[in-house]
Amino acid sequence: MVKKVLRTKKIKSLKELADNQELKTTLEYQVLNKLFMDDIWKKSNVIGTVIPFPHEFDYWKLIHQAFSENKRIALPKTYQKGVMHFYEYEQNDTLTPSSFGAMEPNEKRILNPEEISLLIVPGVVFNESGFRIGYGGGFYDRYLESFPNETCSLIFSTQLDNSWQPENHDQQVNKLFVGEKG
Ligand SMILES: Nc1nc2c(c(=O)[nH]1)N(C=O)[C@@H](CNc1ccc(C(=O)N[C@@H](CCC(=O)O)C(=O)O)cc1)CN2
Ligand SMILES: Nc1ncnc2c1ncn2[C@@H]1O[C@H](COP(=O)(O)OP(=O)(O)OP(=O)(O)O)[C@@H](O)[C@H]1O
Repeated sequence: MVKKVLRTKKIKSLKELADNQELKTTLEYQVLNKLFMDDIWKKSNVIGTVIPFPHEFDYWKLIHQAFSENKRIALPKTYQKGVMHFYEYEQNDTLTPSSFGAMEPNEKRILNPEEISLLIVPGVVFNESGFRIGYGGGFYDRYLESFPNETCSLIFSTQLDNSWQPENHDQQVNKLFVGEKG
């Protein structure tokens, strides 16, 4: 299936899952328990993530856990031409909506890629090798090209699909943590 059709189909599945908050929350804790037990979480002091849209994985749960373990949080701010930089987000900092609607941090303290120990990469569709389809901005494909540290994604099994062919510019994440109905 072509990327655009798959993206639309999987955004619809995510929105349907979000209509069942009880199930969504159960699956999120299933995923987070696996992540928090993993060495890639334990050894990472600076975690790159995003502020979620309602249909996305609730990254707030992870942000709260990170602060409770004295880890630092980096959030992206997007610019023109697919460029994105990460800035430090501290508890209670003000967030500002981008034109795309994603909440973004202030630009007080930039964190360069090498300062981010673990990047939690959002996305809509994933194949089992960790290749991903996002919202079509190409932001993470560009950022991951030269990102030197650990990467992973937190996903629901409904987002998995192996029927598409990754393109040359598509980037893989190192590890997938998948929540699935038991
Ligand atoms: N919560 C959250 N924040 C995030 C992301 C995300 O996936 N989730 N992003 C993950 O990357 C970045 C924002 N991603 C964006 C992706 C596309 C467009 C955009 O302008 N899209 C065009 C359509 C492009 C196309 O279909 O060809 C548009 O909406 O007009 C903007 C931002 C950073 N913040
Ligand atoms: N490394 C790159 N260099 C130049 N252009 C790129 C690169 N990566 C992606 N692009 C371009 O960006 C556009 C969007 O790519 P794609 O559809 O793969 O994004 P996506 O993975 O859905 O989005 P994102 O990475 O923001 O989540 C495409 O036109 C693609 O050619």
